[in-house]
Amino acid sequence: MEFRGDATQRIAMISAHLQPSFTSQMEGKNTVMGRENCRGKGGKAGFKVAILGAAGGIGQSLSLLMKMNPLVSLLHLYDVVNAPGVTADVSHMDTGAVVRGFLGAKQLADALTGMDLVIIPAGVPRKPGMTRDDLFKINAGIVKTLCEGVAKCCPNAIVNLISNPVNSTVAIAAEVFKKAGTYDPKKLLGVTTLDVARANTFVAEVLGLDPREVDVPVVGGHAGVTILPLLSQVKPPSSFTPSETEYLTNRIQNGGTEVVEAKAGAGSATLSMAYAAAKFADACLRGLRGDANVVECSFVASQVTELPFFATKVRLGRTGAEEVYQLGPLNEYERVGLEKAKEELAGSIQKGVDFIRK
Ligand SMILES: NC(=O)c1ccc[n+]([C@@H]2O[C@H](COP(=O)([O-])OP(=O)(O)OC[C@H]3O[C@@H](n4cnc5c(N)ncnc54)[C@H](O)[C@@H]3O)[C@@H](O)[C@H]2O)c1
Ligand SMILES: O=C(O)C[C@H](O)C(=O)O
Repeated sequence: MEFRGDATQRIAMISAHLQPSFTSQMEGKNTVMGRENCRGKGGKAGFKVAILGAAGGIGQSLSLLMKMNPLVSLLHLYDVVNAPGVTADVSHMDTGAVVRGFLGAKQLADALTGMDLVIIPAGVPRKPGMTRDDLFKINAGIVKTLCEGVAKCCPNAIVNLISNPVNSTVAIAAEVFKKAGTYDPKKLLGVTTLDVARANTFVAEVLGLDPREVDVPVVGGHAGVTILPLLSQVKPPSSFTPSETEYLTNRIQNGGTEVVEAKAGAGSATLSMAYAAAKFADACLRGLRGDANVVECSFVASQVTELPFFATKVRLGRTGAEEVYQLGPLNEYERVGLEKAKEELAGSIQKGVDFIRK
């Protein structure tokens, strides 16, 4: 986006992009957010990204990280509380993205219109003793409402769904988009990147390697035994004793609970999740740009198993998840784990489907 013409034109163009309440506050004062003679920002080409739940534990850090991403030209921060504060704060970072804030249901449409990528961490987190499924009764409705907004205002956007329980909320989103007639399975991506980050970290610890040099495929879903690390496919090629395999699989499957218990009621993973979500969002944007060989794990519509959704490696391109990779060779431990994962996933997916269809 280029701001051209004389200063008045440029200010008018910037004003048109400010959140209505900001503009209304400035109406008649011929200033933009209290500044006079504000020269048009030399906007450059880039992608438009919205974060829904931007004032939350994940959302605030994710907003900061996305503001730093040079592929982002416009960043919309939406929440039902505190959006103006987070927006004002992040907007002072001297990086390229223009930041706008949107507060409450009345401004959801403005937050979403024109977006290329919508990242959704909106919803409540776990407390100790809870499962991710315990969040369903609150988060299902939140995800439904936000996805209805996506279907109406930016039906072609890629959606990165973080809100738990991901094993059900992705199915909810798919049903909402199907009802709206906008469903594109390549563009609905459940974010399981934190499981991969944990797997790389824990495996690197055992092998004595730099986690940046380790790549562990994690398939299935995002809860307990549905999280299945494929240690037999680790890069660099490595072998593990049975006890190492058991330790690593359990630790990766319970990584979320490890943080929930350590935070002792103050929530769940936020900082590592923001890191993982920003990494996955960057991959989506590089795919949209047309970069080759952009491959990440994600919980997507899939024919890899008999289930309608499953996490595997996917290749991200201009139209979203353009290729869903197969599981590859599994050892006996992983084959047993796969059956356990599918058994639990089937019920979680159906719970999400039923929430919309019934
Ligand atoms: N996929 C993953 O790997 C992963 C990792 C960590 C957390 N999570 C999930 O992410 C979600 C958010 O976690 P958190 O720690 O950031 O929680 P949080 O409570 O700190 O933040 C949630 C934010 O969502 C906002 N919100 C609530 N209802 C909303 C609505 N209708 N529209 C827009 N925003 C709304 C809240 O105001 C809040 O700012 C939880 O469901 C958590 O379980 C997923
Ligand atoms: O564990 C949680 O509740 C949050 C998230 O799903 C995680 O894996 O950290």
